[in-house]
Amino acid sequence: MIYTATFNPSLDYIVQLDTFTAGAVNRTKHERIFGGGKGINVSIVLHNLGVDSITLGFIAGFTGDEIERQVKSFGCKTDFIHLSDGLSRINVKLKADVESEINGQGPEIDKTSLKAFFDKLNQIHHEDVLVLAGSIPSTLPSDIYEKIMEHLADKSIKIVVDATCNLLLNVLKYKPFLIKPNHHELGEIFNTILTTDEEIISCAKKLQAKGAQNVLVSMAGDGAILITSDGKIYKSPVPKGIVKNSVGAGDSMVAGFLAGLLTTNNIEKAFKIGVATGSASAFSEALATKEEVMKLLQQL
Ligand SMILES: Nc1ncnc2c1ncn2[C@@H]1O[C@H](COP(=O)(O)OP(=O)(O)OP(=O)(O)O)[C@@H](O)[C@H]1O
Ligand SMILES: O=P(O)(O)OC[C@@]1(O)O[C@H](CO)[C@@H](O)[C@@H]1O
Repeated sequence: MIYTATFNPSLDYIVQLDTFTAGAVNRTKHERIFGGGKGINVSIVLHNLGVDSITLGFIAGFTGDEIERQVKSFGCKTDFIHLSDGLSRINVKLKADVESEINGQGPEIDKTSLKAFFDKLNQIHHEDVLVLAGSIPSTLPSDIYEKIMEHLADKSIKIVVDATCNLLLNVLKYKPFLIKPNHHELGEIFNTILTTDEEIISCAKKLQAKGAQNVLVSMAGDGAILITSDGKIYKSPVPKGIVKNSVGAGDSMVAGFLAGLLTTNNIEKAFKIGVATGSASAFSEALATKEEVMKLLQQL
């Protein structure tokens, strides 16, 4: 079974404007609202690709109820912890001449709820996959992903981590099966801006030296690079298409990669399915469907 964990789910309020002027009243051209958060997006896309998963995490208030309703309406299995206080966040994604995002803090996670989450982790067994994805509310310590991996260290579970900075760096010693930074996040870790493939590969290898098994670096419209645990390097461009909504493209890539690995047992094919799935989400208003992925895969 694949489990995804989203510590900080969100309602993504995606608004389109012709232009955005700070300090003025702006009117939208189009708006939509999707239940999201990185792990949840991974679960929705896995479901679209015909792979079952269980969505773990914390939700709160009416926003949390709506997130859960939407996730279930896709047919995903959820096992969220309902916090008694606060509200799951609403993340604003502004699409005008440039794209801007305002991501919220999220509700406070109390000690009892955190303990309940760790209890749920005990259902994860040998050969299962756990995806830890996204930010954590600021009230939690930044070693929480590390604590989870420590808790699961004696079971051979494949753990995928899609997180930034310390949240990611802290887990490397537990040898995650896959990490998926984008090239900006990878650069941030090393206090630099990465411009060439050589620079990206060199930084990705440094994260491998710290423990990551496979490193998948996404580069938005420039495609992706995968460095595998046996030292192979794959690069892929993206298929052609028109970008409609790139929110969740990275999560879709993770879902495509995992679904691909499960169905083909071939890491190069899984990589291509990951790229096609990321692009299929970027080229659609909502998250990728299997049909969209299969069509784009033919181009790679
Ligand atoms: N503009 C684009 N054109 C084509 N494909 C894209 C585009 N943007 C993203 N993708 C696809 O999605 C993958 C992941 O994108 P990206 O690098 O933006 O991830 P990310 O930063 O983790 O995204 P997010 O946080 O929004 O989920 C890319 O490798 C590519 O396959
Ligand atoms: O604030 P985080 O947890 O880093 O990212 C949250 C988020 O931007 O990630 C998803 C896209 O990847 C969105 O559904 C969601 O709003």
